[in-house]
Amino acid sequence: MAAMIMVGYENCFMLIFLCLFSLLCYSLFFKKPKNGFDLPPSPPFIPIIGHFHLLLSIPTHKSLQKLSSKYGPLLHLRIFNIPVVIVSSASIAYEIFKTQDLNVSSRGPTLIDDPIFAGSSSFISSPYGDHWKFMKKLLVTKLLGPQALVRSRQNRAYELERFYTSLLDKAMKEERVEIYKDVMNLSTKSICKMIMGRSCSEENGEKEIFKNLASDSNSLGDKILLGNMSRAPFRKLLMSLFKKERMVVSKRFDDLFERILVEHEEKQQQGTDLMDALLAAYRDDNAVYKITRNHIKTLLADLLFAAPESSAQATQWAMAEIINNPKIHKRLREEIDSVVGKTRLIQESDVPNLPYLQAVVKEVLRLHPPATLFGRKSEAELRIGKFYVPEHTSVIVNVYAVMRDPDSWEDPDEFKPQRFLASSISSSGQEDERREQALKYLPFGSGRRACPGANLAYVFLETTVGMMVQGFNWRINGDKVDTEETGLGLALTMVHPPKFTLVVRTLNPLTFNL
Ligand code: HEM
Repeated sequence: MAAMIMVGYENCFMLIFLCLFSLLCYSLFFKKPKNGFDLPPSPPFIPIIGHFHLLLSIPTHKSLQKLSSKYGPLLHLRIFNIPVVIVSSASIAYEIFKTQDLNVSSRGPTLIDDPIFAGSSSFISSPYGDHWKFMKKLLVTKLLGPQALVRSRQNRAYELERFYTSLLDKAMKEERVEIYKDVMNLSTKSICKMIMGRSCSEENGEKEIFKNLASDSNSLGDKILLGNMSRAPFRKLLMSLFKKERMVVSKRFDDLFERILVEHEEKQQQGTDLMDALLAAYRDDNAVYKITRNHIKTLLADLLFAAPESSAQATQWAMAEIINNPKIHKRLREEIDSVVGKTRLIQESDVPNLPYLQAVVKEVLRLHPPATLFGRKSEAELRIGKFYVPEHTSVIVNVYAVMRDPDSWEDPDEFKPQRFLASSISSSGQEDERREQALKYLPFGSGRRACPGANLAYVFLETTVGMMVQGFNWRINGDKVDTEETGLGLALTMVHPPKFTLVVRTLNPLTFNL
């Protein structure tokens, strides 16, 4: 027992010594003012791991929000050896994206970059440069720009109708509905069809392959994140421990996408979808920018694994808020009934005439942003107010905190769609004022690297939520949906995803628009 106490004291002295030593190093090396500018404030840290422990407190976005309310909206942290700056207010986000967007237009090596696993050729993590510009142009013209979205409307309408039919079926059989799972399936099928003209989910057992790969790569992503955040010798060790797993998951990705590519190549007839354009660019020896097969595969992985997840989470949050707020539910349903009627299913061309539905979706993304944090890298030193951020620092925007910033939003924690109705938004004001207003709403990020899928996400959410409200009454056990949040890292998820039973609203099924 005495020996144990002795060891305890020794450890204690050692810890105190390390803390004081680290504090000294910190004030000597990191806290030095530069040309009158200081580094942003930093909370106390632990030797070696720095502020890593602060990120482990779940949900991450909330613990960072709490820190920023104590230390300020611009924080400087050190995660092991990686310097990170956290932005938590609308005014700081405005300062960065208004004048310094180009300097934060790369993500740099993201924390889950791994040459074996995702490869360094992923579009999302590629630096701002020729590769990114070439792929972005293809993405906009072939998949996500306004004209491309009009061309692919029929595909989405077809999948929405099939989804409606499957919900009808579940209602008849009194089967429970888990919105997240069902909508994940719907959005994967829709995006697949838009990219390559067919649904990935149903053919060749791909539905299961996609599901398993998504969950395996999520858990591997966490391990790679841990490895990349560690100091050099530990990083090497951790990465070699996961090497086999990284190679196995990477091979499964490669096999899946190679099969999809070969199948598309064998189709013979040249189409106009994104996949055709990517394969044509790959085969073109005189292309302005030469892409590899691996570039195509990692882009497919970016689109097929990240996008459906965000849309499914957002739909689940939307239905939870609608069910928990009967007055909002009633107003939404009245709007849909009066514009669309009770006989045919809602379609994308109805959305411009449904301002309240649009406001509900916007408010869901404000209060429950599916991506709570997004990351960039400073390519040059940034000056923000009286602070400076050194070159090559990770800049993480806490979207969740920015969109609940009480200095920018009235009643920030309340679900109030009416704040997004035209009557509540001031249309007067200078250009600067309007940009400042836009930069407090960041569910899709901002600037050059903002989400190119925002328009698709809006129509997808508006029609899916619209159909669910138009077609069914949603019942749960208990009075309210439990909206307790969780999330490690980027994603905002529910601790208790609700299970609903459905009652069909109309006597006859709604007719289709095709
Ligand atoms: C509710 C749904 C969605 C949300 C909340 C969301 C959110 C985001 C956010 C916050 C970013 C980072 C932006 C930044 O750094 O400024 C992003 C990037 C991206 N998103 Fe989305 N997204 C959604 C749906 C989609 C869809 C449907 C697609 C495409 C099918 C898509 C494709 C992408 C791509 C390719 C990037 C990387 C852009 C780049 O690095 O240049 N997202 N998204």
